[in-house]
Amino acid sequence: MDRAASVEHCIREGLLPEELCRELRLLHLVAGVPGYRPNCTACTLLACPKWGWPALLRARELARDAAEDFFDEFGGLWPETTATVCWFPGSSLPVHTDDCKEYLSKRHVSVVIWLSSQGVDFEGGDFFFEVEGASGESREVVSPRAGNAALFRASERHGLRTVLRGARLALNIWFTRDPSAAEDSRLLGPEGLVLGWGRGLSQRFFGAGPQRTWPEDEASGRLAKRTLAQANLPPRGRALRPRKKRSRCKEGLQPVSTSPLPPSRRARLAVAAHRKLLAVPGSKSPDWHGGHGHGFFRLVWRRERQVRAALPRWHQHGLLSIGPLSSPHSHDCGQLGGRSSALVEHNDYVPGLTIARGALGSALQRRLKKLADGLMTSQEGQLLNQSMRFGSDVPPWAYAIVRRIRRLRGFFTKPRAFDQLIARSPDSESEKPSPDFQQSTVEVPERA
Ligand SMILES: O=C(O)CCC(=O)C(=O)O
Ligand SMILES: [Fe+2]
Repeated sequence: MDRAASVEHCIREGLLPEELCRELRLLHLVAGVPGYRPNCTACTLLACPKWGWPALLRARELARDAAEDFFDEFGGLWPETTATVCWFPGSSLPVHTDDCKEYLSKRHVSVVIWLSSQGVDFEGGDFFFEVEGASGESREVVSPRAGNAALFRASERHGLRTVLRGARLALNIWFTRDPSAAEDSRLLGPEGLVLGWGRGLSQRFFGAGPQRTWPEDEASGRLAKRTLAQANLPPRGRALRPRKKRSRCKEGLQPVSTSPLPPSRRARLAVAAHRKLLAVPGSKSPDWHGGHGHGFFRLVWRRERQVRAALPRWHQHGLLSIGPLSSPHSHDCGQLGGRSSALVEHNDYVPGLTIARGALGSALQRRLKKLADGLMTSQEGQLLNQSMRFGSDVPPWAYAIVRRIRRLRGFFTKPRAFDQLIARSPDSESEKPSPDFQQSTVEVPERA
C-alpha cells in the first residue's frame, strides 16, 4: 500500500541541529512581535530582518526535504509561510486543521519544529494528533523537544495543550503544492523588500514591525535570559548573564503580556546575537574593537551584504522559488476599483482582522488598496482571493489604519493587538465559520 495514503504523520527526531535551534531562538528574541494567537509572539521569514534569513532558510530546507521525503512528493512542495511562534503561559490551540479557512486552503503540508523542550523550557504545551481508530477518536500526545519535528498533512486534526509555565518556542512551516502561493515571491517582491529589508537602522536590526513601541514586561525578560543562557554567549554586562533556573512551577495559569523587549534591551540582544552568528570560530573579530555600536553596525552591514550576494546563488540552487530580484511586480489594478464597502472581520478566537479593499475614505483607501493589491498578487501577477499577514508582516502604517477603524466604529469590545491582517477580495466566496473557531463579523459601512 502507498505509504503516504496509509500514514499521515510522523515525528522526526533531531531534524534541526542544536546550533540551528539556538540561532533561531536568538532570532525570535530579537525580532519576535506579538501576533498569531493570544499570548504568543511571532517572527515571520517575510518580515524578519534579513540577517536572520540564513538560519530560517536553512531550517526551511531541512523541513522541506523531510516533508517531501515522507509524503513522497519530491520537488512538489513550496514553503507558503515560515514563522517562529513563541507560546506563553495560558496559550493553547484547540483541535484544528491548518487548512480550515479559505485563505489557508493553499496549505497542504505542515511541519512544526520545536525549538525548546518540555520540562526544561516550559511546562504543559503538549502537541497532539487526534486520530480516528476502530474504537473512535483518540489522542496521540507528543512531548515537544528542541530539534524534533512533527510532519503532517494540513488537513489532519491536531492541537496544542495549554502552556503552563515558561516559553514554548516552535518553528512552523506550511507547504503548498501551488508554487504561485509560495512565500518567496513575496519575500523578494515589493512587499518583502519593504518589510524584510527595511529602511532605517532599527528596521534593519529588529525587523519592520511595531516592536519598538511595545513596553518591556517580565515574561519576555525571562525568556530573553533563558534563551541567552542556552545560547552560550560570552557574558557581557548584566543583561546577558544567565539566571538561576526556577525550581518550582507556579500554581495555575499566569496571565502574561507577550510584549517584546524595549529597544535598549533588544539592541543588546541583537549585538549578542550577531556576535554569535557572525563570529568566525577561533578568530578574534577586529570588528569588535570599535566598541559595541560601531562594530555591530558593521557586522550587520556585512551580513546583509552576504545575504544580498548569496540571493542569486540560493535561487540557482532552488533554495528560493522565485523569479529574479528585479522582476516587475505589476498587474492591472483597474478591475479592482469602485468598491464601496469594506468587510472588517473581528475573529474572537484568532485575534485579527479581515480587511477587504475599499471604504475608509479616499487617502486611506488608496493606501489600503495598495497594500491589499500587494498582498493579493501572486508571483505570476494573478490576483489571489485572500491573503493573511500577522505580526511584523503588517507594515506600521496599516496598524494606524486599524487604530482609526477602531476609533471610528468602536466595535472592539476588548483592546487587542492588531496582529493579523487578512486582506481579501470582495469577490471571494464568504467562508463558512469552522466549528473550531468562533467568529463575529462586522460590516463597516462606506463613509461619506
Ligand atoms: O506548536 C505546535 O506544536 C503546533 C502549532 C500549530 O498546530 C499551529 O500553529 O497551527
Ligand atoms: Fe496547527
